[in-house]
Amino acid sequence: MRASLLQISVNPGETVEERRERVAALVREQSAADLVVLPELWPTGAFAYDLFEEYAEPRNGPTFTALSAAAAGASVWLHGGSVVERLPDGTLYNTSLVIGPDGELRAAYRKIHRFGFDRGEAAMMGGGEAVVTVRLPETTAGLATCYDLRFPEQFRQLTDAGAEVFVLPAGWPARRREHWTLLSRARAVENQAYVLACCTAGTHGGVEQAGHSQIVDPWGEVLAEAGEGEEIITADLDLARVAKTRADFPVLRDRVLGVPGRVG
Ligand SMILES: NC(=O)CCC(=O)C(=O)O
Repeated sequence: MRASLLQISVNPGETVEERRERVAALVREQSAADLVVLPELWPTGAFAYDLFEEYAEPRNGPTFTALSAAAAGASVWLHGGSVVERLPDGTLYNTSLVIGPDGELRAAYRKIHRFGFDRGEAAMMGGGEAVVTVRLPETTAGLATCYDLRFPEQFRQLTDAGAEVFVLPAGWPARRREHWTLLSRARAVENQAYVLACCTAGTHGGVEQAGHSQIVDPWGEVLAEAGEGEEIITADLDLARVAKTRADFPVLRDRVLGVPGRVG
């Protein structure tokens, strides 16, 4: 499975409408990929809180419409990063949309762990309540978003639900870049799974972004890593390596805590 991560630059000099059009055109060019991944909240920027209300949309809103046509045009699976989703009652969520090569919505995931310590996203948005996996043609992907990366129990639940690949859109600040790259590798190693970690570049809401999107294999090796600017990284995932790594070095089999019939 060929995965391409689009590390989109999100800056205030470009309007949301312009960026939407530009990103949809970029997705259309990725027909050589099987799976294309976008970052967290790329239409507005994850830290541009002042834009959240104005650009909140329903699941079938303008971002989905543009991405659905682009995915179908390129005939690729598309993890559309995330959008600010607004429910009819006004509640906002940070919601990831996964679209099939036919342009249909195949999965939606509402970010469970909201960032901001009672401010920003944590104050403005509701939190998701369900872990979500999605069946891709050759594998099962587990969905998580940015700050979720700091909560290993979510990734373990996704592993238990069959995930072999974690897809992780993010808007992670440059200030904590080492945490971003380290934790992405840690989640790969501890779950013996691929990690597709796709961050934004640029500066929005006054927060410089980390970039350094990565594709990490189940042994923790980095197959591709972006720099700091807008960039596309691609790698071919050998999905048989997940089962092989888990069989050759069967750490998951030795779990004790949280396993029915064992301690904890
Ligand atoms: N958008 C986010 O979730 C940011 C997370 C972050 O800055 C951190 O975990 O550090």
